[in-house]
Amino acid sequence: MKDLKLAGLTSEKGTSTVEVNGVTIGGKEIILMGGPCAVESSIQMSQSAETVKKAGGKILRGGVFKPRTSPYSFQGLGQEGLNYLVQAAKEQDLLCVTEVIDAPSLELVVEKVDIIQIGARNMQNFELLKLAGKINKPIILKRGLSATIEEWLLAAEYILAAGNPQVILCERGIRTFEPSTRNTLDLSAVGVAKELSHLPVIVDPSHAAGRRDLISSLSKAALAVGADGLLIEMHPNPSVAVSDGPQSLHPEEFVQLAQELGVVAESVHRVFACGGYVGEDTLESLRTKIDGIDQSIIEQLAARMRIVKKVGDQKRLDRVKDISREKEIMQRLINLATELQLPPELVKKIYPYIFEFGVQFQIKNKLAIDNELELSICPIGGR
Ligand SMILES: O=C(O)C(=O)C[C@]1(C(=O)O)C=C[C@@H](O)C=C1
Repeated sequence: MKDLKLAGLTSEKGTSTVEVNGVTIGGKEIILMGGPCAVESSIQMSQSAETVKKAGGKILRGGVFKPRTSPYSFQGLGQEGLNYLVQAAKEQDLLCVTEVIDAPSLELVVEKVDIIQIGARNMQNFELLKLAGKINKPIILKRGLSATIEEWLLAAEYILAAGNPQVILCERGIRTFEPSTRNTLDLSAVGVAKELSHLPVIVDPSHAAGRRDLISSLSKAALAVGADGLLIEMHPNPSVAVSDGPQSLHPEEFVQLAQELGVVAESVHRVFACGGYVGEDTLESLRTKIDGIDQSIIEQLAARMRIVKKVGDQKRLDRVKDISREKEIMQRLINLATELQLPPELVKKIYPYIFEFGVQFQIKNKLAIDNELELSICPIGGR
């Protein structure tokens, strides 16, 4: 697909993950996010956070700026709601996500929440996308109500092109001729987006269905088609919710669903750590966990190597190896390993290889640059 210069999937880059304060989105683990549509009160958020935690969720959601279809509908509690959201997440050691609708709301929330959401209605608000590209926080980008997959990915490209690599795509249902559900959950979009892009993809079954009775099955289907996470609306008392009550799960339904997700996750070689299911440490589930950890080790090593390359660009060829820096790193990591009850010998064995490959990489890179320079100054067959 044309113009997906940064969002497009290439064989060298492979799929990417978004790491945020200890949570990896797009890795082996399925990430559950839940909470009410709108933040209404401190107690509502505390109860929601408690349920998300109990279900094994990692991220608390709650809208404080609500782009509503009608100007007379509740528009959100703004700053006051933000405090309730952040406080409730903190109480349960969860991360939090909220939607922004314009530059002022982005500025208000950016330092307070862990993830920022750009909603379906703003998916093609290009100025907002560019602003989101300038910040250092992951962005959940929902698919627009009537957006094609190409338009959705190009919207992500705006954020990436402006400098923010941390984009998570979210399929939330599209408008079709079918009136039985609020929108039509386009589950095939998960596979298509993953075929075209390296970005993680999550699913919001709540806005798609608009009805709580379908949320459980749609969530499981989403995992089966490869979603990396779920964003589900849940309210301590949906019958009094100021918005989206009919599609919000009751707390016990949310926990019940979470208990059932582990089996589905495992069937597609993923893991979901809900209180109920992970208790069973089967060989398969333990190996799946190891696979997830191995994947992030290699991803982190690749990221380290990219930085080592940049460091090399700043050094002279005869000063690439820096023994005192290596000793300093080694000592720090030996202390850390001891603290984490990992044999320090492991660090002592592995790190010399990491340094050595880094040094060789830097030297090769410098020599290649010198060669190119020489060729451009004195082209073969030139003078
Ligand atoms: O810090 C540097 O100078 C680097 O080049 C990075 C690095 C490393 O891998 O951490 C690599 C080689 C040096 O010998 C020391 C450290």
